[in-house]
This record gives sequence, C-alpha cells and structure tokens, in this order.
Amino acid sequence: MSEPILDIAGLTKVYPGGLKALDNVDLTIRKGEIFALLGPNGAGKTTLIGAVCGLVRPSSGTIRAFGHDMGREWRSARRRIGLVPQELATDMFEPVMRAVSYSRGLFGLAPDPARIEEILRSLSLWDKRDERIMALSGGMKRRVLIAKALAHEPDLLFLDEPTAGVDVELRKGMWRIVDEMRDRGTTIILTTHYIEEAELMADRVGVIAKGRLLMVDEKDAMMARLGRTEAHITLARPLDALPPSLAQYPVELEEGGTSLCYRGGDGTGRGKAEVAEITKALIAAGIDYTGIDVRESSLEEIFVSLLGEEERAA
Ligand SMILES: Nc1ncnc2c1ncn2[C@@H]1O[C@H](COP(=O)(O)OP(=O)(O)OP(=O)(O)O)[C@@H](O)[C@H]1O
Repeated sequence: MSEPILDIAGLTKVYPGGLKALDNVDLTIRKGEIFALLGPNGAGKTTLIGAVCGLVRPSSGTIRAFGHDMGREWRSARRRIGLVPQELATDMFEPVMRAVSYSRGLFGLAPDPARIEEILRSLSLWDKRDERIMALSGGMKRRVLIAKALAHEPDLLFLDEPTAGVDVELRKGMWRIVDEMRDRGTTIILTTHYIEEAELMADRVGVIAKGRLLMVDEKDAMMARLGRTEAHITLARPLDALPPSLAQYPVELEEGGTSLCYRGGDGTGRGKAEVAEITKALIAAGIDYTGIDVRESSLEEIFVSLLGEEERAA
C-alpha cells in the first residue's frame, strides 16, 4: 500500500475570470488505496479530478501519474485512469453494450467482448445490454458510467460523487462495487458529500475547501485525533456543585444541575472508559442517576468543525 501512483505538487488552477479553484494542492495517492475527497459545493473537487484526467489545464504545479508527467506525457498515463463523471454527457441514444465497448476502443484497446460482459454482469447491467441508455433509470445510467470507466481496465479510478441522488439500495450496491474493485487492486479516488460513505469505505480522507486541501490523513487516525465522546448523565436529584472526585474529568453540570455532561476522549474509546469511571465515582459519592446517553462524534462532525475553523480563520 505504499507505492505512490499519483503525485500532485503545488497544483493551482485559476479559471479565466480570476477564480482560484485550486490553491497549491499537494497530494500523494498510494497504490491500492481508497481515498475520499470531502468538501462542500464549489470546493474544487471536480477541478482536481479534471486536472488529473487532462480535462482542466493547471495554472501551475505538477501532476505525475504512474511515473509520467501529465503535462508532457499525458497519453501514457491517461489510459490507466478511469473517470466516472457526475453526469452522463453523451451516448444517450446508444445501447449499453455498444457505448461501453466504444469507451474501451477510445483508449486504443482491442475489443474484448468477454471482458465487457464481465463488467456489465458485475454491475447488473447484462440484461440491459441492448437497451438505449436513455431508457434506463437514473441509477442504471450511473452504473453505465461506471461500466464505461472500467471498460479500459484502469488502475486508478476517479468516482465523482458516485452516489449523489441515488436511493439507499443503489448506494449500497455502489459500495459493493467499489469494494470489489478494491479487491481487484484498483486504486480509487472518490468525491462525496455523504460523509457516511467516506467513513464506510475510505482508507484515507482529504478535506478540501475553497481550493485548499485542509487535511489529509488515515481515516481512523483522523477520527482518533479529532473524534470526541459526549455523554449526558441524568441525575436523580439536581446538584449544586461537582463532587471533588470528578475534578480530573472534563465534565460540567448543565440543565440546572440535573445533567452531568462529559465532553472528552479522543475517538479511540478513551471517552467511553472515562464515562464508566465517572459513573463509578458518582456511585461512590452517593449520587444517584437515572440515565446515560453516550455518543461518539462522527466523521461528519469532525468535517463540519474543520470547515468552521477554516471559516473563522478566513
Ligand atoms: N469552467 C469554469 N470556469 C470558471 N469557474 C469554474 C469553472 N469550473 C468550476 N469553476 C469554479 O471553480 C470552483 C470549484 O468548482 P468545482 O466544480 O471544482 O467544485 P466541486 O468541489 O467539485 O463542487 P461540487 O461539490 O458542487 O461538485 C467553483 O467556484 C466553480 O464555480
């Protein structure tokens, strides 16, 4: 999992008109990983993908993919990259099989009907192979986009919001497909608004806002570093002050002394263990309680707080 297959350095994109969509982005992607790029609308995710796929010309910086400089040796690297865009742009009148076969041909690969069949079957599109794309449901159209991107057997696959606007069932189906691709060794970079998606699938997560990559980290490390535990212990009788035995914990009395609130931990389970110690200390101090509500913060809360910090710093 350590060999870099994509190396982006100092990547900046200023669109005509002056909008800086990417601001000095450095990012290295390792072989075989699933990398989730999280960011709000307009953060620069699609621009970043476009730059790597040769659709957007960078203003400055370098992109090396599979050891090739994308500025000078674009073609050699591009054939190893697949892109699933957000929208289906063309091919609406084409039957599924022909559109997918054509995508393979675009990259100069010899026809391989058996491989195309395998791809269509894995995406449950085989029965639809002779239907025109326009006649398919939205979710199936999206799967056709994936089939087209897989047709030339890429080693690096970009999924630009693969599950935007699809129902829960299809979203789960998409996650399965991504899992299968991972098992086959495909490196995947996905952009998403669904943080649950990143939490479920990604090995590493990057957070981008206003063209700047704010943070890149292993998902688990990010959650451990920024995650928090929040617990509310409902007391049987209100307290005026905290017992001294709780002074060492990050706790406060709230709601008129009827609720003891703990905010601490580090996303690794330490918070839960401390909450357990606190309940023992309460019992030892003769303080009765009637309920406990413990929650670990999600990647979503971490993401929102990161963006909030960025806003305040701006
Ligand atoms: N061709 C273009 N010309 C000028 N500005 C553009 C162009 N394409 C994108 N932008 C601007 O660049 C910024 C980044 O856009 P981009 O599409 O990369 O964001 P994104 O993170 O993919 O957003 P979303 O989540 O909404 O898809 C936005 O402010 C957008 O308006």
